[in-house]
Amino acid sequence: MSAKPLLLVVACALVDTDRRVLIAQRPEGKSMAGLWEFPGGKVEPGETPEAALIRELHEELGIETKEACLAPLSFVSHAYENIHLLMPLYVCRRWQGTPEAREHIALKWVRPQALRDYPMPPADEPLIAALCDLL
Ligand SMILES: Nc1nc2c([nH]c(=O)n2[C@@H]2O[C@H](COP(=O)(O)OP(=O)(O)OP(=O)(O)O)[C@@H](O)[C@H]2O)c(=O)[nH]1
Repeated sequence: MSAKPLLLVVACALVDTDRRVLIAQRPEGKSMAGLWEFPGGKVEPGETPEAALIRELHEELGIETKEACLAPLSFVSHAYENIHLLMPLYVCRRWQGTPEAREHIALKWVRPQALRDYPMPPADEPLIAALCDLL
């Protein structure tokens, strides 16, 4: 049995009209710096996953979306060294504003088949396959 704390993180695949997905590069000073991830973050106490994701998309990218525009796609359950990550991935195709890197080094729109060219956190691997199937 693992005694690691469970960490609930919500993540989002923003999908544009060309079926490309937005990934964001983690900054220096954070764990897994330099890796590319799906925008998102930890669900705070008292928050729903959807509210957390809407908040994170605003904080990280400066865009606005709403719950009706968030479709659950898949989730990962991944053992890191100190925590066990449970991370649902939502797909969002409708938002307002243009994503800008407010908390990341860079943003990139990538075709799902090309996601494997970008180093991502180990937990994310199964999500790439789910996005390739969807898109
Ligand atoms: N947003 C996001 N987080 C991910 C992904 N994959 C993955 O393992 N994570 C992990 O989920 C956690 C997200 O936390 P966060 O973004 O709110 O917090 P953070 O980077 O400031 O936290 P940290 O530096 O303490 O790890 C991190 O530990 C991050 O490494 C992903 O694709 N998107």
